[in-house]
Amino acid sequence: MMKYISTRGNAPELTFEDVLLTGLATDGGLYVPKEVPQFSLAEIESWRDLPYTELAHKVIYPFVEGCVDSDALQTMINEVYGAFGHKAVAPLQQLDNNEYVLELFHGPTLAFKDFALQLLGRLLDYVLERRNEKVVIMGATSGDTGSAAIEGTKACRNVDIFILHPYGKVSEVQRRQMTTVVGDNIFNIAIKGNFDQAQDMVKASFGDQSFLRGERKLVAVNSINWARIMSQIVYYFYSSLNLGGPLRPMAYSVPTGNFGDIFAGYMAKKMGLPIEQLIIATNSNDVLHRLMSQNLYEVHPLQHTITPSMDIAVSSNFERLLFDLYDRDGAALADLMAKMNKRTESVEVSEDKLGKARALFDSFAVSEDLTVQTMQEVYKETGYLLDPHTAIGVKAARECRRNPRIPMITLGTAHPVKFEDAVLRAGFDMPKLPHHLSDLMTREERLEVLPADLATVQEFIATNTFKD
Ligand SMILES: Cc1ncc(COP(=O)(O)O)c(C=O)c1O
Ligand SMILES: N[C@@H](CCOP(=O)(O)O)C(=O)O
Repeated sequence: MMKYISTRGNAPELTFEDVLLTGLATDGGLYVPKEVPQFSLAEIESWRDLPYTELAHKVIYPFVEGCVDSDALQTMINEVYGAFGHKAVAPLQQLDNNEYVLELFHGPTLAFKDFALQLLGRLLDYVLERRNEKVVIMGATSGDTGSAAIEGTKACRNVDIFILHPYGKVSEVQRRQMTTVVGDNIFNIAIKGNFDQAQDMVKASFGDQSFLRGERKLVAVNSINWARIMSQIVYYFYSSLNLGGPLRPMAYSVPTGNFGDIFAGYMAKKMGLPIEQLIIATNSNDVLHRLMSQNLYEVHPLQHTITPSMDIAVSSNFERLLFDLYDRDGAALADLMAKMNKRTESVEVSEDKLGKARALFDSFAVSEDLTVQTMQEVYKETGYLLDPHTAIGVKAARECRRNPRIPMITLGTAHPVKFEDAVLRAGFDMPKLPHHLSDLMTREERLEVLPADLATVQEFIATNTFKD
């Protein structure tokens, strides 16, 4: 059975089931698999003709084995991805010779988050029914995680879900996708602050859950929850196999905020998939690009951009990569994270450790003007409208590509219909919302606006959790 350990080395080892029901480890770290499942090239190659659903089972099962029955997992996967709006689930769109976009926006909320959060909802139901437990989900969103989490768990009988988003700083479609979902167990909190403050409140609440009076546990839907990363690994395998992998390597460019999606690519490589290059593509909230290029970790004030989902200054999952760069030395990492989490001074990572990251990762930061220009450029070349986050990925791919003979795949993380400001600024008409969302703009909204104050937010959660 797979065991999970904390990146800071001072928390109990857990099974998948407990990791699913946990946010942060008790030492403040993030859980990662103790041993990474390995697949040989021959085994990966034998999966070449599998549909997405069967491939997903091959990749995910080793992470859940012993906790989730194999047939039950396949049933959940079939239900989740069978309901996506494209039969291929994650189709590739070709832009140029050896240049592709992997469309990850055919799920119900039109962003890549559906891949993991639809499955996470099913897994929670499965585990909570068996344990006869109720939990409280608390999550922070810069726009996409929130709606995908609500959509993925709205039918779960044993959860109340509280999603914090930064007031006025997500797009209208994103906000409405969260605030118009009807359900007594769904609560949207717009905090008067930014995403980092929301994420900090979520992490602080995981650290001290006494506001829930010991009666309920908190569960995470952000990518601090390993179940998120696990499901996102699958599409790296799927896209590679569709383009001749694993017999030829691939390169990926990943629009990055919390470093979850690109960490999933790094995991795919560790599991045996030949990946030659991973590109960290950021907007002007570019802490990771500055770290990679200048070896200086310095948190700057958060900027509000036309790519709101990537408006993140403190990138949670980078800790999982640092854990590997520090040879899985939890104590060393705990020291480093203590410095980084102060956020008031710059921190240097040892050149030797960063050198290991630079062998695989490149990075590029894309301004708003360049984002818009890339949307225009790609449309002119191909007639294909990119969402602005994906445009950041495409621009970074074009700037950082190491070898044009290797297919370069940019993760298409969202549908452009979610981002009116960017689409209009680039001079395009807004695409139509898909049928299931066609009345989104007239549905009734429900949300609570609160100050960015931990005690107030926790009081709101406790009151609404125990109201009956
Ligand atoms: C559309 C979109 N693109 C990119 C990202 C960045 O992904 P990650 O936070 O996993 O780096 C997000 C949010 O996380 C997103 O919603
Ligand atoms: N971009 C995300 C922010 C949260 O990131 P997560 O992947 O850790 O959930 C969003 O759109 O909410």
